[in-house]
Amino acid sequence: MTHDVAGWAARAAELDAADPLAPYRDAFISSDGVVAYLDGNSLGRPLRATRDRLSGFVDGPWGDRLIRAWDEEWMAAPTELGDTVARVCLGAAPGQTVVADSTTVLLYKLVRAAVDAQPARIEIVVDTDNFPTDRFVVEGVAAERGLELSWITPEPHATVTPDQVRAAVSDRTALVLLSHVAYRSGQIADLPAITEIAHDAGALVLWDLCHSVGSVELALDEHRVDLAVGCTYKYLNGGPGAPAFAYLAGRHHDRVRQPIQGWMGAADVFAMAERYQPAAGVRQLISGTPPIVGMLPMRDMLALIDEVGMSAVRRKSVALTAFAVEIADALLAPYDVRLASPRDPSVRGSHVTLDHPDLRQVTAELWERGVIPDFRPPHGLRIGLSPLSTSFAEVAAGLSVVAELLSRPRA
Ligand SMILES: Cc1ncc(COP(=O)(O)O)c(C=O)c1O
Ligand SMILES: Nc1c(O)cccc1C(=O)C[C@H](N)C(=O)O
Repeated sequence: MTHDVAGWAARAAELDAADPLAPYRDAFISSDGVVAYLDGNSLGRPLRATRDRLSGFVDGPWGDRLIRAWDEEWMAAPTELGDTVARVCLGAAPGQTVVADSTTVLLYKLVRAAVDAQPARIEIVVDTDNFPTDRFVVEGVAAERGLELSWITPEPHATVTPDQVRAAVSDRTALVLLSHVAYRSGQIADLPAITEIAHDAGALVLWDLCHSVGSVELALDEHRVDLAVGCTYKYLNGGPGAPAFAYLAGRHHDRVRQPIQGWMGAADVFAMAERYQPAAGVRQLISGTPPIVGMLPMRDMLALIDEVGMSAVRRKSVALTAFAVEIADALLAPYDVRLASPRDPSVRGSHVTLDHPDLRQVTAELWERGVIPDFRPPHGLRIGLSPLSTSFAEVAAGLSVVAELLSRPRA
């Protein structure tokens, strides 16, 4: 089979030339020997500005201001940065978002807070294809609080539907926990409809936004989302282990109590009080000393997204995933590779998953060739397309190598 590699490269060059966001790619640090970075949905590239921000932090607030910087800026950082994430990416008013801890820890705090607020309700609804940490956290909370788990099983290569949620929820349900963009298929769940269905049953909803934030537009306040979490090292380019964010709708602030009571989330931090009194508002979600250094890189990406606007980011994301699907249809379908993501761009996030039994082995070879997607069992090659840092040329180059590797006789 001949692969029209030159033809796809030429199309990609045209698309890059016409892309209004193309100049922003230079804002990111390039990596030697990387032909195509297709894993921004696991770890976003660093921005050049982050280099200066990190070294400036050592000489500035840390080295120069020392402990005084806690009063001057660091105490406020979790909620100030949370408000920025909320404004730029979440469609949420200030005062409802904090940056702290990992996604897993924030998930735990919010799941516990939500179920403890409704002691008469004895069940958490969750789906079998959710990310492991989400399933593991609710498994743990259910054991800890004597709750039941009600599992929804999505169709293969799809996410949970409103009808499935309608069938699952009842007056027993305390909480529905779902991912907005599914980590395998990249399918976008119908957040407005599902949130409303859960509310009609009197349940709260917690959305995991790890694969949405910074790539898909969100309107948490408008859709009356109760709780949400998300990581910042994917499309917010916060770096490995960057702290996550949690959103807790203002109407719930006086109703919930999170379980990890620490001094930094207390009403008066330096009162050194005998008993814990939670801080007012969303600050109550904080437990220990916030990871200030880890909050630095995401500030550069948030500034960039703020400049470009989430709707332009989403337009580029759709164009990139559509191009990947087009190339996969032309170059990879002949090898029986099937698309395991939606064809309809309106329900597709910023990654495209391709399914074939040989793709685990192919992924290892791709990495050796400088083409870097990731692989999720059983056979999913995930092509993550980070809108501001990925070029159409990278998509064409990367998928051309996949086609070349699949075309070789396999042992
Ligand atoms: C949907 C989802 N939830 C949670 C996580 C991760 O949680 P943590 O940031 O605690 O590692 C990921 C990715 O790692 C994810 O894709
Ligand atoms: N968080 C990750 C990590 O610490 C190491 C490697 C990968 C990751 C990821 O982000 C995985 C990703 N959330 C996924 O969707 O599979």
